[in-house]
Amino acid sequence: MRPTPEDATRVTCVGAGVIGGGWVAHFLARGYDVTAWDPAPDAEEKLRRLVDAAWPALIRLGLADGAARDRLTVAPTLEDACAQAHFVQESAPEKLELKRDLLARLDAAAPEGVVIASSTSGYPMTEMQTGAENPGRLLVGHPFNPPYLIPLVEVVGGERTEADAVAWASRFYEVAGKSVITMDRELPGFIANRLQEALWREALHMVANGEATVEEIDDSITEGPGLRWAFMGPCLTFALAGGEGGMAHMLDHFGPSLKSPWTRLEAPELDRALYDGMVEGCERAANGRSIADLVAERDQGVIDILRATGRLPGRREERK
Ligand SMILES: NC(=O)C1=CN([C@@H]2O[C@H](COP(=O)(O)OP(=O)(O)OC[C@H]3O[C@@H](n4cnc5c(N)ncnc54)[C@H](O)[C@@H]3O)[C@@H](O)[C@H]2O)C=CC1
Ligand SMILES: C[N+](C)(C)CC(=O)CC(=O)[O-]
Repeated sequence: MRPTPEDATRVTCVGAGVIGGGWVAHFLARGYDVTAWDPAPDAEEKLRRLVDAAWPALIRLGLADGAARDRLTVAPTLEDACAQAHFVQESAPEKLELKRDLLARLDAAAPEGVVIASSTSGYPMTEMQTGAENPGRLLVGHPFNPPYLIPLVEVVGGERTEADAVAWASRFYEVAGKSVITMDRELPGFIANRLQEALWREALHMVANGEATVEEIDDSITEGPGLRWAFMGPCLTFALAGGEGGMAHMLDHFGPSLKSPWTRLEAPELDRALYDGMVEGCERAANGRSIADLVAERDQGVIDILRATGRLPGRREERK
């Protein structure tokens, strides 16, 4: 049976890569018992390495009472992983058929009524819930990397998802310390990834055409708009571009620029040259720092920003 969001204490994470592992670290830090399952032979070793790497940042953020890494169990089968779950988070590879089959298996394995969320970056749940016996409890809970530090989760159901399941998941994520946007309709890419993708496509066009380097693109955000976006979104930020006249003056003043050819939203062809250009550009930008170095740097940066802007994730609410 589905517990109340406040009473849920046992989370199952299926798929334990970058995002599944990040979810595991988040739920452990918020004081949950976590069971993970992943079919890869080296999955447990990699998962524990990810959690260990994240833990110092989570300590700096503040752990919930009772939070401990030894509350993680890695189950031998998907069925074992789901047997006692109060909530299931699926984070398997972004392949539609795989997600469909996996969600149907999770639905067959999880206790009656328990909500099952997919971390998908963009598939609508309507397209993923087709094989499940009980599609009403399947929904999207889209996180941001790393889920143990970035607060946002976008929650949205599919055509056959029950409204109660969406409400349950939104409340559950809030209790678990996340910041939730509950969408009332499906949109490929949800909200944030549609925005990110627009920027990303333009960045790829600029690299493909030799118009800007990877380093210039990254600096243009971190030394520019990215500083504002950490605490004020693009709409309010641009309202300030209108001075005392706010958004109305901004639109009067800069509205005509919308007709200028500033963006090319169709994605560029990801051919070998662009692929290699992006990989080599990122290696240059890393300037000798390993992926582990960059993860540690990113984690510290996110914590500093959350602290500086008064938005440390809330500690888990007391259970009744
Ligand atoms: N990487 C990112 O920045 C983000 C990814 N996502 C979404 O999260 C999901 C997972 O992506 P990543 O963690 O990046 O991928 P990943 O490749 O790092 O991890 C995927 C994991 O799933 C496991 N796996 C393979 N087949 C499986 C199966 N049949 N059942 C269960 N697990 C299986 C793999 O062994 C691997 O450990 C995707 O849906 C992706 O779109 C969402 C937000 C951000
Ligand atoms: C790259 N990505 C599309 C998988 C990213 C996301 O889905 C969200 C994020 O972490 O930015």
